[in-house]
Amino acid sequence: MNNTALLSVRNICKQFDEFEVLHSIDLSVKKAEIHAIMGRSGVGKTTLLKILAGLIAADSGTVLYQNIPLENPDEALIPGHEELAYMAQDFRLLKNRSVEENLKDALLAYNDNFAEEQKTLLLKLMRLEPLKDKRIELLSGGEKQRLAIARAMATQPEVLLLDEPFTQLDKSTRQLLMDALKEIRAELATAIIFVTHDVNEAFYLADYIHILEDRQIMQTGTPQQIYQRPGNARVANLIGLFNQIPINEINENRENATLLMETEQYGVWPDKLIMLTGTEEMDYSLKGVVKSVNFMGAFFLLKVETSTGFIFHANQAQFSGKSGDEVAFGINNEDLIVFDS
Ligand SMILES: Nc1ncnc2c1ncn2[C@@H]1O[C@H](COP(=O)(O)OP(=O)(O)OP(=O)(O)O)[C@@H](O)[C@H]1O
Repeated sequence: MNNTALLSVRNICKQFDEFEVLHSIDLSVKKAEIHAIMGRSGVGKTTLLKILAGLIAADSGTVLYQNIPLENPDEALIPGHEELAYMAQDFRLLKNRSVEENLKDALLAYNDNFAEEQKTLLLKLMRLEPLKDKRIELLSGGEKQRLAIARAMATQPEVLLLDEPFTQLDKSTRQLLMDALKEIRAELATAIIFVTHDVNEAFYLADYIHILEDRQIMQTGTPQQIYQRPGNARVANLIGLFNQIPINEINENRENATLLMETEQYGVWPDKLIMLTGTEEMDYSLKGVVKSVNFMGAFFLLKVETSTGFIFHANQAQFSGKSGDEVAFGINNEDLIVFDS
């Protein structure tokens, strides 16, 4: 089972009115894997998640659960699939009821013993025990979010599909929820697919990230793969503060530096620019003038003007320079990111 796809879509296309939102999407998730679907607002993330959940129909293509095509939601009595739980952005909780009652409601179809066990487990996993008698109206946004996930998990789905599960949460609640989801995966081997536009959430939680851009999955990879080798500048700009550097800004210093070519584009992450203090020779180098020095907590972020634009440098040391300073940076061969033009 472990090597076969639990849930997958093949060649999915979807348009609303005359506007095509998704074009030829393939995606595949195995048991106990966590996948993030990342992309800009309005790019089609929710639409794809709903198609995966069997809640809306694609115009063409197939959704497969354990290699069996899912029933078309337009024809099914109840759209969806019992092994797939979907949590919408608006949570859908029962008003005027307590946390515990909301969980019991999600377990109505099950026998008392199973329902009781599940309720106890989920209250614990989602840190809801102290709140179990509290009415929904009195819960904070983060508490409601945890309860919504607990309700989605109530029936022990094989796949949990979460649409923006961490929006409006403060950092510590977000952390708690992300860790709770990791615990759910570890304890119950649930596969999780979540939608986000936040790279930190995707990096922290996901085994694989799918970048949705311009109607297609532009890149799929582990967080490290996507960071170290973004497929193109659009992906790089989506996941962070990326420096695109024109070829004529970069000096090749060493014999082993790969030859730069006009047919390629180059870039580097701010933390991979090494500030040169003397005459050290590195594979590549570039120069500029500091425009601003910004304290970011764990590092200083320098905005530097080059002859053709601005770049950013993340400096881990106690940077003592100031605006107007002339600076030089080195880049190691393996840190220079290369794209085809
Ligand atoms: N039922 C619908 N009818 C018409 N257009 C729709 C419908 N649902 C979504 N759209 C459009 O499809 C596009 C993709 O919407 P979707 O909600 O999937 O994007 P998203 O990436 O999840 O956005 P966000 O991050 O803002 O939630 C948008 O332009 C949206 O307006």
